[in-house]
Amino acid sequence: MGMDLEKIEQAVYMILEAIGEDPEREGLRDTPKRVARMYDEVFHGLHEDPGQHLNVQFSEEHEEMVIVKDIPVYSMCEHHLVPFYGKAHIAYIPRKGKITGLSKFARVIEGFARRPQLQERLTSEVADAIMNKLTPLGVLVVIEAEHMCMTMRGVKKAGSQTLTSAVRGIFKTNPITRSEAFSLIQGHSR
Ligand SMILES: Nc1nc2c(ncn2[C@@H]2O[C@H](COP(=O)(O)OP(=O)(O)OP(=O)(O)O)[C@@H](O)[C@H]2O)c(=O)[nH]1
Ligand SMILES: [Zn+2]
Repeated sequence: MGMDLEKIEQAVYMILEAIGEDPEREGLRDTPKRVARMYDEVFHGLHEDPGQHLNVQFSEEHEEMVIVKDIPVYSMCEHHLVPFYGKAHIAYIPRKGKITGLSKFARVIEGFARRPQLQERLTSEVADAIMNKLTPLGVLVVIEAEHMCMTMRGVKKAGSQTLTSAVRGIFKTNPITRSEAFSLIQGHSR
């Protein structure tokens, strides 16, 4: 099952009409097509299994914390279909040296971010995919993001940041390990 680009085009055409625009004027003539292509891109994650990127695994004797931080995230708020965007940070402790390529974490995030999303769900889905595929001792995912539905409309609180975290395994049971990860993530961000 793929994306119905023609249906998106028709819908965008109707929205333009409904807001009182003329969809046939020169500047708007290709807009329904452009928006359809854009949705195909930004919602592409609906048609993939992001966890599959973690099937690439290799072995390295390392049972210490690995942190990949400041990964750019762009997603679409499912309430208003406007972007929220920011940074993700991932910490994990491999079990028996089962590790993956560092870029794969960014690919997993992208797969879950390219959907109509909630920041909380995005954070949990990334953590759960890493737990399921790599079975690490633990994983911690932090996402900090600005929601355009809160800045350009509604309450209009520009610059407000939402922080979410998902904590699994040893990061849940061991407060020292958890605070070590949090301080490493916060220490150098921004
Ligand atoms: N928990 C959570 N809420 C979100 C997220 N993205 C947007 N929201 C919020 O979803 C809520 C939707 O509230 P509604 O009252 O149904 O919609 P609304 O009338 O447009 O709300 P306002 O934004 O307050 O004008 C808003 O408070 C948004 O700020 C998210 O990722 N997580
Ligand atoms: Zn919203």
